[in-house]
Amino acid sequence: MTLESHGKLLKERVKPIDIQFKDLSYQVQVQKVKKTILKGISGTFRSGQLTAIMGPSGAGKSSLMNILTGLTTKGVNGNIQFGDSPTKSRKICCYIMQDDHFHSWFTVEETMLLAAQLKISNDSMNMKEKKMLIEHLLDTLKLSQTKSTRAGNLSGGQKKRLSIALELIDNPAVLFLDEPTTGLDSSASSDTIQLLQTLANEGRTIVCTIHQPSSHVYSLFNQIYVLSQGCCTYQGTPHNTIEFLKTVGLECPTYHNPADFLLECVNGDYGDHTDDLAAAARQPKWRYDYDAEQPQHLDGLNGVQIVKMMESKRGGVKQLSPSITPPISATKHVYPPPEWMRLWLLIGRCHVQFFRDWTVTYLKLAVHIMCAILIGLLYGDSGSNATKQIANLGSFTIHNTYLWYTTMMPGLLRFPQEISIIKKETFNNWYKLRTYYMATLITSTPVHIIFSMTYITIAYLMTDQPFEIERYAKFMLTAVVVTICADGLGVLLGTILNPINGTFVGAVLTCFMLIFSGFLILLTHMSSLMRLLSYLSPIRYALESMVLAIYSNNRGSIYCPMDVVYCHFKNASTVLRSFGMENGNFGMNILIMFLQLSTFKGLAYVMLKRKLRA
Ligand SMILES: Nc1ncnc2c1ncn2[C@@H]1O[C@H](COP(=O)(O)OP(=O)(O)OP(=O)(O)O)[C@@H](O)[C@H]1O
Repeated sequence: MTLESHGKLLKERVKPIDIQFKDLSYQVQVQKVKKTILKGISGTFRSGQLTAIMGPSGAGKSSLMNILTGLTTKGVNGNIQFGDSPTKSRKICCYIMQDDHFHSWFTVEETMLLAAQLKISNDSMNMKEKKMLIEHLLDTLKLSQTKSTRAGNLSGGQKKRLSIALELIDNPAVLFLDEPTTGLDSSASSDTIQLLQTLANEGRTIVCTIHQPSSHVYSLFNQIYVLSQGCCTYQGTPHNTIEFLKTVGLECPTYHNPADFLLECVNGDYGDHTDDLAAAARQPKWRYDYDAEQPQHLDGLNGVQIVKMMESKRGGVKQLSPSITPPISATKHVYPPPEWMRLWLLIGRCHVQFFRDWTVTYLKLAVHIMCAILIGLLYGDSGSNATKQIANLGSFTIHNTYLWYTTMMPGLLRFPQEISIIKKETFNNWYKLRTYYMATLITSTPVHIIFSMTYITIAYLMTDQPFEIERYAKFMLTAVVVTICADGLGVLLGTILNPINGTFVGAVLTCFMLIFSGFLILLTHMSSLMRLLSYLSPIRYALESMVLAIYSNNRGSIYCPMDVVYCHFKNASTVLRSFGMENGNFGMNILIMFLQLSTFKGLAYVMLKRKLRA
């Protein structure tokens, strides 16, 4: 089957969905005062049409879009209907946000392929068909030349087209775009709107917000919906704009861009005409272009009659440009893959990302090795020399603090960096948040294990700790658990605070955890209240676990050099007693750290979910 025939088949598959909203109002709470953003507006965005939402800055364009897509639900009143049935908008809409967010480590082709895998099950379409579909979309959206370019290196216009291509993969019936031309030059803007027009011609409902379009771009839209001061001040075709404004006494100067003049009028540059414009905009006749004879036919007809007549005249959707519809069989239903398959795909994506970003892999590993060697050289034989046992405990504290800090800080930045991508992808039903979160947990945990094991093995050997497999294993387990716990806290702080505040709070918390660890001030020297606080510090449990791993379980006497008269810490039990850890329980400490890390990771998920809803 050729691309063209595939395209033709699928064209019929786009289910036409009109969006109707009635008496839509939206209020927000601003310092205990309710502010009305949208004041009972009504309108219809038809399938097969490209609609522009225009208006002055702060008029409520993005608010309207967020409400229609289902992104905003709080404070909204009124009726919204998608097609014949009151379907939940989120399920059928695609929302292309103003900024284009991609994983910059992937090429355009890889990004498209992964999106296709995440959106379409293998039963609906095999790999060959998916590749064909991608080829077709890239070709039509003029992205074929950039197939091997990393998404982060694309130009603004190419990024926008990639965003559109990604959402076209599963052929959505309704597409919302927030300011798709912002940041583009006039030619790229015109190309983008032309592309949207072609998509609309295939039966989709396409709605976008736009600021100051050129007269050419303005004429490419089928419908214009103007908002000012929360009211609809025009709903009609671009062609009718001048005529419409005339009815309220606003004469557009010759050679003036009608879009500019319309915006100047609603901006109040020629006086406040908001009420007159809102009243005139209710007439349905502006929504249809009619020829010179028709006004006489329209005389004496009411709104409903005009709408019916024009509807019958409108007939089918015109096909102006070549089909953009993906080349997949219309006879097949396209289903999303099961969530476990998406999990698998996301794990793959996280892995590739991890290995391509050398700063989080090779650089971090090299730094871990260098620091372990440096600390090993600094503490020397502290593990086997009875005169250096205080220093030995100091080295354990350093290990914990080092692993804690170097893991918590990157964890803190992980989600803030990715939140826009997650928001876009979860909103457009690429996967569920819990699937993504699980994938990050599954991929990050082995990395933490490998990094902490590398660091601790070098440090363990260089500081001459007991050469016993059980002690080494317990020491290592502690290091691994404290590292994963640090990642949990970092991720949690990253979901609550912005990176600057998170870094500050994270550093302060680490300082206190260190103070309460039981080395800088002994646990036995703390007041009972302070000792209670120490139970909150994961570093306290980690230090105690490391001390128990090395000194408990009947460790023999520690070597005391011949030239030293008295070695206080010759017996391991003396070390345990002196630091108030003789009653410590290794298993319990590990369990508590597990509980702490589970709490951090669980709370981080809840906070992330809340953040995405906000
Ligand atoms: N959650 C909110 N809390 C307080 N005010 C809000 C909230 N959401 C929107 N607003 C206010 O509502 C008004 C409309 O905002 P909106 O972002 O919809 O405008 P806009 O027309 O898209 O503007 P622009 O073209 O500048 O993007 C603005 O005055 C904005 O400050």
